[in-house]
Amino acid sequence: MPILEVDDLSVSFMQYTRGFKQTRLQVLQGVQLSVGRGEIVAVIGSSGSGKSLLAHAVLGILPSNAAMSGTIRYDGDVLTAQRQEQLRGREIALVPQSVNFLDPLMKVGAQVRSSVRTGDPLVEQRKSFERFRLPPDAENRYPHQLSGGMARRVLVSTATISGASLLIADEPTPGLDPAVVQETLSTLRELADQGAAVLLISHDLESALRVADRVAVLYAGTTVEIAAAEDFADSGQRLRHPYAKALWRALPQNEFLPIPGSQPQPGELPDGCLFAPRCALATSECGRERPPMRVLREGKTRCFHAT
Ligand SMILES: Nc1ncnc2c1ncn2[C@@H]1O[C@H](COP(=O)(O)OP(=O)(O)OP(=O)(O)O)[C@@H](O)[C@H]1O
Ligand code: NI
Repeated sequence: MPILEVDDLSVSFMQYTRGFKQTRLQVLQGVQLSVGRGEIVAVIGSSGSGKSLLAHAVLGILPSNAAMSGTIRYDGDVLTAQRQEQLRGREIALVPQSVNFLDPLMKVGAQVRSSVRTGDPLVEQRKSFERFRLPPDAENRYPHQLSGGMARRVLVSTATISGASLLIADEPTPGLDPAVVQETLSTLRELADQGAAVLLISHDLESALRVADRVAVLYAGTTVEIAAAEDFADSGQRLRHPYAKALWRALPQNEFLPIPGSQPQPGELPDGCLFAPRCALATSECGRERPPMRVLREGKTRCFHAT
């Protein structure tokens, strides 16, 4: 049984426009995802595709003007707001995308130590700092006294030390030097191998594939493909959705072919398939109807034409 199951998750924001008119801005729709123990699932999507909102929905930290529907199950039970609060930081840990999640008034060593659940907090914190190449004196500094890269490493350290069963890493590596990127990815792999479930959120398909078991591709707020990491190989013929194939082909080591057009913004979503305006396979049906998520060759896709 998967430890995390996200089914038909939608998130919208209430917005007040001119004249105090309320409008709903749909930012996630029909997101499907599951992560099992021992597994790393990469959530791949470009900027604005909804990756962080997905993470925040699972943790129960969406902004107060957000409305959510669909179900999120943790260990078989539907996650309620109360349960999310109990689990957050303990059973479910987040490596947040922004270093603003650090407490500005607390020395970072103490912040990391407060996440330690087993073993001696100071010993564990120092081991973790060494692992992520944080200088020993960093523990006595406040977040504003750290470089951006060091602050990111403190966030990774805090989450990976927590002993959580589910780890959600939201873009844990941007701006870090290659050795620390590798150490972060290897730590996530190690935690998964010890039984944790890991959701690795990234726009960097290439580095995510180094450690992921499966990949969920997000596009304009919806999941369009769920594939085994091995499906990202050769010319991408094992992938199902045209966008997943295009992402793979766009990598420098492959055809380096950019995808024409751009992802639609929330509030300007097409009626039919969200990818149809950029899709070479699109037919009139794709312009009219949203394709459902369907099982195809041991994966899932949201495309009428995928075979
Ligand atoms: N509080 C909010 N109110 C209204 N719209 C929001 C809010 N937060 C996020 N959005 C919109 O929701 C969409 C998804 O945002 P999200 O931060 O999840 O994207 P992302 O995939 O994490 O992008 P990035 O790679 O840049 O981090 C974006 O279009 C964003 O503008
Ligand atoms: Ni994000």
